[in-house]
Amino acid sequence: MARILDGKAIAKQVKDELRQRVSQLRETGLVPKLVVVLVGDDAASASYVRSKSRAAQDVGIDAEVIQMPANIAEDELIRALERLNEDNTVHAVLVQLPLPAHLDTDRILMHVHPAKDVDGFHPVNIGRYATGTPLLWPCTTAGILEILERSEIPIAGRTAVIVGRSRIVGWPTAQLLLAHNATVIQCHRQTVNLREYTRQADILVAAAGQPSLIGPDDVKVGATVIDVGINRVGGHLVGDVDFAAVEEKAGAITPVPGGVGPLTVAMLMKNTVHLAEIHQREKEGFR
Ligand SMILES: Nc1nc(=O)c2c([nH]1)NC[C@@H]1CN(c3ccc(C(=O)N[C@@H](CCC(=O)O)C(=O)O)cc3)C=[N+]21
Repeated sequence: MARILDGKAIAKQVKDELRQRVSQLRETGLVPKLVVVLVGDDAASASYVRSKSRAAQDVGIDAEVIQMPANIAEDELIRALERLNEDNTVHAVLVQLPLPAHLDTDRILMHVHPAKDVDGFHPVNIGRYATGTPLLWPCTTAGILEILERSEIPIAGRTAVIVGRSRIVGWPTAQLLLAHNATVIQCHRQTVNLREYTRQADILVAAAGQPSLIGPDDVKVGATVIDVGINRVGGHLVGDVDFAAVEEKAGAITPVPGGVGPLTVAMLMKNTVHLAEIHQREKEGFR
């Protein structure tokens, strides 16, 4: 029976620490501010954005949600982002994904200033972590590290297998684990005989968005299994891992819900505070 890695409890620890840090910053007159740009009226996106606002309020971060119509023109959205870039009270900007299909996501993400790019999706920030000088890590990836470290699961020298290569999760997570000296295998849609790789994993990260992708025959006895999937099946939430069966074999496992998801939100708050502190330091440097 695996140890269940309680993401909700770890996220609470992270937020408790942040609340302290934010209250100290507020005493110096700095109020960290996050702006979430939400385009359209997708119900799942709206629900994520609500939990982000709630977390911000919980730790003392000022959060504003800018809601835009689904049919907004690309240039108008870009102009709105540029205004946020120029607004000195705003430290962090997040464009909620996915965007409506008529919008060019890559082009839009380039218009979030790298110093305010709380998701770490701007090419400059991808370049920074790819070259070993990260400004920050994308929230879900940062959350995975937080779970591993606070659960005292060693990374260096271990074999980490990541299933998925998205910009949001799979690719940055591979880079992070590599930076922490894991031996990294990155699998994806065209991987032939996936099981041959996942069975080697000491740390298995499932980030493919496919229910029941990982079953008990896909994991090594004692492995740590991190389930990043969020799939709505028959009105409830499941990950990419067949939890009940894999739990018998793994050494440690994150549930869905209550695993990585809560950390993603907590790390968004941590990244926001980090960007606010850098902003403050640079302002002082130029005095
Ligand atoms: N620019 C951008 N940055 C993101 O970080 C981003 C995004 N767009 N678009 C959507 C995905 C998804 N995402 C989640 C956040 C919290 C939970 C979460 O808190 N999940 C809870 C349950 C939530 C529920 O019950 O629906 C859990 O797993 O326990 C899940 C998923 C952030 N994303």
